[in-house]
Amino acid sequence: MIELKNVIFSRVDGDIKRKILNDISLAITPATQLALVGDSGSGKSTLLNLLAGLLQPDSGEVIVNNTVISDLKAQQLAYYRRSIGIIFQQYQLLSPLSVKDNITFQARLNKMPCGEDEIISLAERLGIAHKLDALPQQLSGGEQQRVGIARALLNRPNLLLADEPTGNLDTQRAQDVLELLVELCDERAINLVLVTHSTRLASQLPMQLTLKDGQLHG
Ligand SMILES: Nc1ncnc2c1ncn2[C@@H]1O[C@H](COP(=O)(O)OP(=O)(O)OP(=O)(O)O)[C@@H](O)[C@H]1O
Repeated sequence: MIELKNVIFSRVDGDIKRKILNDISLAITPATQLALVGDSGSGKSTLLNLLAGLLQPDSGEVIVNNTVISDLKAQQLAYYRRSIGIIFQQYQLLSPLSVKDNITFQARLNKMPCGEDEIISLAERLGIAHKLDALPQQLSGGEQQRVGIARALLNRPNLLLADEPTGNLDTQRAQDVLELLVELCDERAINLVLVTHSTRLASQLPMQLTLKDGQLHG
């Protein structure tokens, strides 16, 4: 369960303090998949970063699976972030490591058991099994994005935050990656919060919310 209670978040712009998120409350039930849309600058990434514990609200609470993450100290936040899945538009793969080592990186950090069978079966689902020994720079954009998805999923998160995860891909590849992401989260009962500019992609998730003028609209 993800909850935002009266969250206010401001940025200082010159002399002006501007409320990016203005008293937002929201509850997302477990395993729900939510698409967050809105104009550029409307605060989508800000909201995602609050859920990732990368930003703290001015006031209000951000609660993820009964933990008030907006109250956590830096060290606790670091552990929290390791427990969830985060996928960004930039793939953020480690270039000296093979695809396989990239995929297992976060799970190993968390001492999460991940057997060879599980790695291979996930890589096969994502169409990157033949690239496990390659380096990230030897992969296409779509393949690198799927490595990022595999890395996040192997860590068995119950929350996956995805910020424009298909933003670098062409329309067909974006569609393919999104379908796969939705399917894999569905099978694993993962809460997915996906930020996208594309209302077309957003419409493929069961729940959509739009950020406008600091408020969420259904
Ligand atoms: N580090 C920062 N310092 C100051 N202002 C910032 C910073 N990051 C973002 N902003 C401002 O906060 C507002 C919300 O930004 P945010 O990145 O959340 O929007 P977004 O909806 O994700 O935009 P986009 O769709 O263009 O990625 C914007 O007006 C942006 O200029």
